[in-house]
Amino acid sequence: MSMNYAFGFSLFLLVLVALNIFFFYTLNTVGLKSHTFNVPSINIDLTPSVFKEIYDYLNYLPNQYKSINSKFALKQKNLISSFNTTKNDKTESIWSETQNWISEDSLFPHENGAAGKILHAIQTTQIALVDNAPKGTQLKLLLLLEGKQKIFFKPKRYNLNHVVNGNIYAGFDRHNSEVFAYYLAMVLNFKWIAPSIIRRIHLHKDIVPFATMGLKKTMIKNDSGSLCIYGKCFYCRKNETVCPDQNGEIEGAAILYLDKQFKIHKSPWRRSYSNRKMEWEIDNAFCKKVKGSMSTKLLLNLIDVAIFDFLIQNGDRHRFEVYKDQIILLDNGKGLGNPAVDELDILAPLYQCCMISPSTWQKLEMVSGGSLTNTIKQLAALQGQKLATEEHFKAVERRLLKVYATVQYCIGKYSRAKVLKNWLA
Ligand SMILES: Nc1ncnc2c1ncn2[C@@H]1O[C@H](COP(=O)(O)OP(=O)(O)OP(=O)(O)O)[C@@H](O)[C@H]1O
Ligand SMILES: [Mn+2]
Repeated sequence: MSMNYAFGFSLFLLVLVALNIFFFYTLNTVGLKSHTFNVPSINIDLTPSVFKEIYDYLNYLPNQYKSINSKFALKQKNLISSFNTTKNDKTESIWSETQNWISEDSLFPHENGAAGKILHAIQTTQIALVDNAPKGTQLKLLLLLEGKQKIFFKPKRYNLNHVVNGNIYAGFDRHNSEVFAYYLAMVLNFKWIAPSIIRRIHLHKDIVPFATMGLKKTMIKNDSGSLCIYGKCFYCRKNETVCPDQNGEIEGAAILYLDKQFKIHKSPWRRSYSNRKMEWEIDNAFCKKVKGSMSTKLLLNLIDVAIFDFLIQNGDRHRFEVYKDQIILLDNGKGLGNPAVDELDILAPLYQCCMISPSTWQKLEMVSGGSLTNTIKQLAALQGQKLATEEHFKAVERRLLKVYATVQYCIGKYSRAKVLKNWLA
């Protein structure tokens, strides 16, 4: 009898719980259903129509953008001569210059061959200590050079002719992209970037004797007995090591470390790294919101950066560092992935805001007709280096035409006076 009673009571409880679950479930789903039925979808992707309009302008681009601008010759000559020095005075004096220099328009000095001297010092100064770099998601080393200068070393992961397929931020960082970006910035007169150069370091002569215990712990022998580094970072894996070449050397981008406090901002035009679309991808009036939240000066600076990133196809500028009210172009390793692809949406800050600083536009107009990549080639050749395949150089020129077309599209839509915007105005 008592068994029957207990059974009956449990059954009653079970039914009660089931009823409760049903009650709450219907409450929630009814709410959800009415939401989707009543609210019209706002997921309208307007971007392709902008692309079409920009491509229309590309087809009718004035000839001046396809030929050399004679105004650039003198600038080019001065730029090349500032890099055309390799003799250093004392390295210490170079480092005191890099550590103390900061002017209104430049992070480092470029006059009288200073730029070349800095690169030479980064490339040749004896290493005093090597450790895993503490920041970021990609394998990189922190070198301490004699004279106490810190350097980030991003190792080579691909040959120059390797094509990275997949989404815009796919693959490892490209060490050549860092150095290419530095010269590109120099040609465009974007002087807020860390000097960077290709350096080869010998594993057993330059790394092992100066490696910290922490770094030694992240070294491993591969199948052919070579000592390799897997490093310490978010994406570092024991089966994705960096190994020396047949000369025992590891090639990489040696980037001057800027030991300063930066303000870090999330980019309003960052990607979601998933299938979810970001606000800027669905709302073509997105720039209005950004204008309300940052100064015109910073926004124009961000548009400069977008043009820079579009030229090298870096779609990974998820955040940016600001120092003394200027964006510093740090982390340029995700460029030069696939020369056959131009992701126009990297230019979203430009075509959504339709403004550009007059000085940037003037510089862009000056480097037409092949001058841009021709100068990068000449600067790299001074250090005996080739930074990209011909396909990549051609791609950068092709993208430059698209930048011209995008600005023409904006001028056509809003007038020249409105597009060429001075941040003081
Ligand atoms: N040359 C530099 N001088 C000083 N700090 C730097 C320099 N380069 C990068 N940093 C700092 O280190 C952080 C990580 O560097 P970087 O972005 O190049 O690495 P990453 O592995 O590509 O990281 P992520 O995957 O987050 O982009 C940067 O956000 C920046 O704050
Ligand atoms: Mn990165």
